Amino acid sequence: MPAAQPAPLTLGPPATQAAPRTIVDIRNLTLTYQAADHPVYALSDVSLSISKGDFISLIGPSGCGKTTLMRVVADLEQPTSGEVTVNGMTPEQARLKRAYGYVFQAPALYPWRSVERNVTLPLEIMGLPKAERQARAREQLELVGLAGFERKFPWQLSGGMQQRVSIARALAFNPDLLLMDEPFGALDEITRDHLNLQLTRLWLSTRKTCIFVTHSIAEAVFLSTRIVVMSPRPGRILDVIDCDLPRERRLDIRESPEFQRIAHRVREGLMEGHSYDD
Ligand SMILES: Nc1ncnc2c1ncn2[C@@H]1O[C@H](COP(=O)(O)OP(=O)(O)OP(=O)(O)O)[C@@H](O)[C@H]1O
Repeated sequence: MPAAQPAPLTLGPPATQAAPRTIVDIRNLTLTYQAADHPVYALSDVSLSISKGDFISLIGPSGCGKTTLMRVVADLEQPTSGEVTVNGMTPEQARLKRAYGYVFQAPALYPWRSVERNVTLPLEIMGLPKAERQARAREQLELVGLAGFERKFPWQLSGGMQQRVSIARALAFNPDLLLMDEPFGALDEITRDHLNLQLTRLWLSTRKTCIFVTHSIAEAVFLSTRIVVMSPRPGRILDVIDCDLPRERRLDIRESPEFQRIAHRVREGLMEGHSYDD
Protein backbone atom coordinates (compact mmCIF):
# COMPACT_ATOMS: atom_id res chain seq x y z
CA MET A 1 0.00 0.00 0.00
CA PRO A 2 1.49 3.40 -0.94
CA ALA A 3 2.51 5.71 1.89
CA ALA A 4 -0.15 8.26 2.83
CA GLN A 5 0.42 11.59 1.11
CA PRO A 6 0.27 14.79 3.17
CA ALA A 7 -3.15 16.40 2.84
CA PRO A 8 -3.14 19.17 0.20
CA LEU A 9 -4.00 22.69 1.31
CA THR A 10 -7.80 22.66 1.14
CA LEU A 11 -9.40 25.82 -0.09
CA GLY A 12 -12.88 24.34 -0.57
CA PRO A 13 -14.36 20.87 -0.34
CA PRO A 14 -11.81 18.04 -0.61
CA ALA A 15 -10.96 17.15 -4.23
CA THR A 16 -12.36 13.64 -3.83
CA GLN A 17 -15.77 14.95 -2.85
CA ALA A 18 -17.92 16.07 -5.77
CA ALA A 19 -18.54 19.80 -5.47
CA PRO A 20 -22.14 20.43 -4.44
CA ARG A 21 -24.20 22.02 -7.17
CA THR A 22 -25.73 24.48 -4.77
CA ILE A 23 -23.03 26.84 -3.59
CA VAL A 24 -25.11 29.21 -1.48
CA ASP A 25 -28.42 28.26 0.06
CA ILE A 26 -30.35 30.92 1.95
CA ARG A 27 -33.58 29.95 3.66
CA ASN A 28 -36.04 32.30 5.35
CA LEU A 29 -33.31 34.71 6.34
CA THR A 30 -34.36 37.59 8.55
CA LEU A 31 -31.96 40.07 10.07
CA THR A 32 -32.78 42.86 12.49
CA TYR A 33 -29.99 45.17 13.66
CA GLN A 34 -30.23 46.42 17.22
CA ALA A 35 -29.42 50.11 16.79
CA ALA A 36 -28.94 52.24 19.91
CA ASP A 37 -32.57 53.31 20.27
CA HIS A 38 -34.58 51.13 17.88
CA PRO A 39 -34.44 47.92 15.86
CA VAL A 40 -33.58 48.20 12.15
CA TYR A 41 -35.40 45.57 10.10
CA ALA A 42 -32.81 44.99 7.37
CA LEU A 43 -33.91 41.68 5.80
CA SER A 44 -37.19 39.81 5.94
CA ASP A 45 -37.73 36.18 4.97
CA VAL A 46 -35.16 36.02 2.14
CA SER A 47 -34.75 32.65 0.43
CA LEU A 48 -32.36 32.12 -2.47
CA SER A 49 -30.43 29.22 -3.88
CA ILE A 50 -27.28 29.93 -5.91
CA SER A 51 -25.78 27.24 -8.12
CA LYS A 52 -22.17 26.65 -9.05
CA GLY A 53 -21.12 28.99 -11.85
CA ASP A 54 -24.05 31.39 -11.36
CA PHE A 55 -23.44 35.11 -11.61
CA ILE A 56 -26.07 36.66 -9.37
CA SER A 57 -26.65 40.40 -9.12
CA LEU A 58 -28.49 41.90 -6.17
CA ILE A 59 -30.25 45.12 -7.10
CA GLY A 60 -32.57 47.28 -5.02
CA PRO A 61 -32.95 50.72 -3.50
CA SER A 62 -30.37 52.12 -1.14
CA GLY A 63 -30.65 50.62 2.33
CA CYS A 64 -32.65 47.54 1.24
CA GLY A 65 -30.13 45.13 2.73
CA LYS A 66 -27.96 44.06 -0.24
CA THR A 67 -24.70 44.50 1.67
CA THR A 68 -26.25 42.90 4.74
CA LEU A 69 -27.19 39.83 2.69
CA MET A 70 -23.64 39.48 1.35
CA ARG A 71 -22.21 40.01 4.82
CA VAL A 72 -24.36 37.18 6.18
CA VAL A 73 -23.05 34.86 3.46
CA ALA A 74 -19.52 35.99 4.39
CA ASP A 75 -20.16 35.40 8.13
CA LEU A 76 -19.66 39.10 8.85
CA GLU A 77 -23.23 39.42 10.20
CA GLN A 78 -25.35 36.91 12.09
CA PRO A 79 -28.94 36.29 10.97
CA THR A 80 -31.75 36.87 13.46
CA SER A 81 -33.43 33.78 12.05
CA GLY A 82 -33.13 31.49 9.04
CA GLU A 83 -30.44 29.25 7.61
CA VAL A 84 -27.50 29.93 5.31
CA THR A 85 -25.06 27.40 3.90
CA VAL A 86 -22.02 28.05 1.73
CA ASN A 87 -20.58 25.05 -0.08
CA GLY A 88 -22.63 22.90 2.28
CA MET A 89 -20.97 24.50 5.33
CA THR A 90 -22.08 27.14 7.80
CA PRO A 91 -20.87 30.63 6.83
CA GLU A 92 -18.38 30.44 9.70
CA GLN A 93 -16.90 27.15 8.46
CA ALA A 94 -16.82 28.55 4.91
CA ARG A 95 -14.98 31.66 6.12
CA LEU A 96 -12.45 29.57 8.02
CA LYS A 97 -11.93 27.41 4.92
CA ARG A 98 -11.58 30.55 2.79
CA ALA A 99 -14.41 29.45 0.52
CA TYR A 100 -15.02 32.98 -0.72
CA GLY A 101 -13.19 36.13 -1.74
CA TYR A 102 -14.74 39.50 -0.89
CA VAL A 103 -14.37 42.69 -2.92
CA PHE A 104 -15.51 45.82 -1.09
CA GLN A 105 -17.01 49.04 -2.47
CA ALA A 106 -13.67 50.80 -1.99
CA PRO A 107 -10.51 48.93 -3.02
CA ALA A 108 -9.11 48.85 0.58
CA LEU A 109 -5.48 48.31 -0.49
CA TYR A 110 -2.49 48.92 1.75
CA PRO A 111 -0.70 51.99 0.31
CA TRP A 112 2.71 50.97 1.64
CA ARG A 113 2.62 47.57 -0.06
CA SER A 114 3.24 47.12 -3.78
CA VAL A 115 0.45 45.81 -6.00
CA GLU A 116 1.95 42.33 -5.88
CA ARG A 117 2.34 42.42 -2.10
CA ASN A 118 -1.27 43.51 -1.70
CA VAL A 119 -2.35 40.46 -3.69
CA THR A 120 -0.02 38.12 -1.80
CA LEU A 121 -1.18 39.33 1.63
CA PRO A 122 -3.90 36.69 2.18
CA LEU A 123 -1.44 34.05 0.95
CA GLU A 124 1.14 35.23 3.47
CA ILE A 125 -1.48 34.88 6.20
CA MET A 126 -2.16 31.35 4.94
CA GLY A 127 1.58 30.61 5.19
CA LEU A 128 2.27 29.83 1.52
CA PRO A 129 5.93 29.90 0.45
CA LYS A 130 7.13 33.11 -1.17
CA ALA A 131 7.68 31.66 -4.66
CA GLU A 132 4.14 30.26 -4.75
CA ARG A 133 2.68 33.52 -3.45
CA GLN A 134 4.42 35.45 -6.20
CA ALA A 135 3.41 32.97 -8.89
CA ARG A 136 -0.23 33.13 -7.82
CA ALA A 137 -0.22 36.92 -7.59
CA ARG A 138 1.23 37.24 -11.08
CA GLU A 139 -1.30 34.81 -12.48
CA GLN A 140 -4.21 36.72 -10.92
CA LEU A 141 -2.85 40.12 -11.93
CA GLU A 142 -2.59 38.87 -15.49
CA LEU A 143 -6.21 37.68 -15.34
CA VAL A 144 -7.39 41.18 -14.41
CA GLY A 145 -5.19 42.81 -17.07
CA LEU A 146 -2.52 44.17 -14.73
CA ALA A 147 0.56 42.20 -15.79
CA GLY A 148 3.56 44.52 -15.50
CA PHE A 149 2.12 46.52 -12.58
CA GLU A 150 3.40 44.23 -9.83
CA ARG A 151 5.95 46.71 -8.47
CA LYS A 152 3.67 49.76 -8.54
CA PHE A 153 1.97 51.08 -5.43
CA PRO A 154 -1.81 51.52 -5.18
CA TRP A 155 -1.54 55.31 -5.22
CA GLN A 156 0.16 55.11 -8.62
CA LEU A 157 -2.93 53.44 -10.13
CA SER A 158 -6.35 54.73 -11.24
CA GLY A 159 -9.46 53.81 -9.23
CA GLY A 160 -10.42 51.16 -11.79
CA MET A 161 -6.96 49.60 -11.65
CA GLN A 162 -7.06 49.59 -7.85
CA GLN A 163 -10.39 47.78 -7.94
CA ARG A 164 -8.86 45.22 -10.32
CA VAL A 165 -6.06 44.68 -7.79
CA SER A 166 -8.65 43.99 -5.10
CA ILE A 167 -10.38 41.48 -7.40
CA ALA A 168 -7.01 39.79 -8.01
CA ARG A 169 -6.44 39.70 -4.24
CA ALA A 170 -9.88 38.14 -3.67
CA LEU A 171 -9.10 35.49 -6.29
CA ALA A 172 -5.54 34.78 -5.10
CA PHE A 173 -6.44 31.87 -2.84
CA ASN A 174 -8.71 30.38 -5.49
CA PRO A 175 -12.08 30.58 -3.68
CA ASP A 176 -15.13 28.95 -5.23
CA LEU A 177 -17.21 32.02 -4.54
CA LEU A 178 -16.56 35.67 -5.25
CA LEU A 179 -18.61 38.26 -3.33
CA MET A 180 -18.48 41.75 -4.83
CA ASP A 181 -20.17 44.69 -3.15
CA GLU A 182 -20.69 47.40 -5.75
CA PRO A 183 -17.04 47.26 -6.81
CA PHE A 184 -17.42 49.65 -9.74
CA GLY A 185 -19.91 52.09 -8.21
CA ALA A 186 -17.43 54.93 -7.85
CA LEU A 187 -15.99 54.68 -11.38
CA ASP A 188 -16.83 56.66 -14.51
CA GLU A 189 -19.04 54.98 -17.07
CA ILE A 190 -16.39 54.16 -19.67
CA THR A 191 -14.09 52.59 -17.07
CA ARG A 192 -17.04 50.71 -15.71
CA ASP A 193 -17.93 49.35 -19.17
CA HIS A 194 -14.34 48.20 -19.58
CA LEU A 195 -14.31 46.48 -16.19
CA ASN A 196 -17.69 44.88 -16.85
CA LEU A 197 -16.25 43.35 -20.01
CA GLN A 198 -13.15 42.21 -18.18
CA LEU A 199 -15.22 40.72 -15.38
CA THR A 200 -17.38 38.67 -17.77
CA ARG A 201 -14.22 37.32 -19.39
CA LEU A 202 -12.75 36.51 -16.02
CA TRP A 203 -15.96 34.80 -14.97
CA LEU A 204 -16.07 32.80 -18.22
CA SER A 205 -12.48 31.64 -17.82
CA THR A 206 -12.62 30.84 -14.10
CA ARG A 207 -16.29 29.78 -13.80
CA LYS A 208 -16.41 31.17 -10.28
CA THR A 209 -19.77 31.59 -8.62
CA CYS A 210 -20.32 35.32 -8.18
CA ILE A 211 -22.65 37.45 -6.08
CA PHE A 212 -22.51 41.07 -7.18
CA VAL A 213 -24.24 44.11 -5.67
CA THR A 214 -25.08 46.96 -8.01
CA HIS A 215 -27.40 49.93 -8.45
CA SER A 216 -27.07 49.79 -12.22
CA ILE A 217 -29.71 47.90 -14.18
CA ALA A 218 -27.48 47.77 -17.29
CA GLU A 219 -24.57 46.40 -15.29
CA ALA A 220 -26.77 43.76 -13.66
CA VAL A 221 -28.20 42.59 -16.99
CA PHE A 222 -24.82 42.62 -18.71
CA LEU A 223 -23.03 40.58 -16.06
CA SER A 224 -25.57 38.19 -14.62
CA THR A 225 -27.08 34.81 -15.16
CA ARG A 226 -29.81 35.80 -12.67
CA ILE A 227 -30.87 39.11 -11.19
CA VAL A 228 -32.41 39.33 -7.74
CA VAL A 229 -34.61 42.41 -7.35
CA MET A 230 -35.09 43.49 -3.75
CA SER A 231 -37.73 45.66 -2.07
CA PRO A 232 -37.04 48.70 0.09
CA ARG A 233 -36.22 47.94 3.73
CA PRO A 234 -36.87 45.45 5.15
CA GLY A 235 -35.31 43.81 2.10
CA ARG A 236 -37.37 41.04 0.57
CA ILE A 237 -36.94 39.36 -2.80
CA LEU A 238 -39.45 40.79 -5.26
CA ASP A 239 -38.31 39.00 -8.40
CA VAL A 240 -35.60 36.64 -9.62
CA ILE A 241 -34.99 37.18 -13.32
CA ASP A 242 -33.13 34.74 -15.58
CA CYS A 243 -30.68 36.49 -17.87
CA ASP A 244 -30.52 33.95 -20.63
CA LEU A 245 -28.32 35.99 -22.95
CA PRO A 246 -25.35 34.22 -24.56
CA ARG A 247 -22.61 33.76 -21.96
CA GLU A 248 -20.01 35.47 -24.07
CA ARG A 249 -21.18 39.07 -24.09
CA ARG A 250 -19.95 42.12 -25.93
CA LEU A 251 -21.01 45.60 -24.91
CA ASP A 252 -23.25 46.00 -27.96
CA ILE A 253 -25.50 43.26 -26.57
CA ARG A 254 -27.02 46.11 -24.58
CA GLU A 255 -28.72 47.28 -27.79
CA SER A 256 -30.45 43.91 -28.33
CA PRO A 257 -34.21 43.49 -27.77
CA GLU A 258 -33.58 40.63 -25.34
CA PHE A 259 -31.30 42.79 -23.20
CA GLN A 260 -33.86 45.60 -23.25
CA ARG A 261 -36.62 43.19 -22.31
CA ILE A 262 -34.73 41.95 -19.26
CA ALA A 263 -33.73 45.50 -18.26
CA HIS A 264 -37.37 46.53 -18.52
CA ARG A 265 -38.45 43.73 -16.22
CA VAL A 266 -35.81 44.70 -13.65
CA ARG A 267 -36.97 48.33 -13.81
CA GLU A 268 -40.60 47.28 -13.39
CA GLY A 269 -39.65 45.21 -10.35
CA LEU A 270 -37.78 48.10 -8.79
CA MET A 271 -40.65 50.52 -9.44
CA GLU A 272 -43.21 48.09 -8.09
CA GLY A 273 -41.41 47.86 -4.80
CA HIS A 274 -40.69 51.54 -4.47
CA SER A 275 -42.78 54.58 -3.74
CA TYR A 276 -41.67 57.56 -5.84
CA ASP A 277 -44.33 59.90 -4.43
CA ASP A 278 -41.86 61.98 -2.49
N1 LIG B 1 -24.52 47.69 11.89
C1 LIG B 1 -25.71 48.25 11.65
N2 LIG B 1 -26.48 48.68 12.67
C2 LIG B 1 -27.69 49.23 12.44
N3 LIG B 1 -28.23 49.37 11.21
C3 LIG B 1 -27.49 48.96 10.16
C4 LIG B 1 -26.20 48.38 10.32
N4 LIG B 1 -25.70 48.08 9.11
C5 LIG B 1 -26.65 48.44 8.21
N5 LIG B 1 -27.72 48.97 8.85
C6 LIG B 1 -28.96 49.43 8.24
O1 LIG B 1 -29.56 48.32 7.62
C7 LIG B 1 -30.16 48.69 6.38
C8 LIG B 1 -29.58 47.86 5.26
O2 LIG B 1 -28.23 48.28 5.07
P1 LIG B 1 -27.35 47.73 3.86
O3 LIG B 1 -26.04 48.42 3.93
O4 LIG B 1 -27.36 46.26 3.88
O5 LIG B 1 -28.19 48.24 2.59
P2 LIG B 1 -27.76 48.31 1.05
O6 LIG B 1 -28.93 47.84 0.27
O7 LIG B 1 -26.48 47.61 0.83
O8 LIG B 1 -27.58 49.88 0.87
P3 LIG B 1 -26.73 50.71 -0.24
O9 LIG B 1 -27.31 50.36 -1.57
O10 LIG B 1 -27.00 52.13 0.12
O11 LIG B 1 -25.28 50.32 -0.09
C9 LIG B 1 -29.92 50.19 6.23
O12 LIG B 1 -31.04 50.87 6.70
C10 LIG B 1 -28.73 50.46 7.12
O13 LIG B 1 -28.76 51.77 7.63
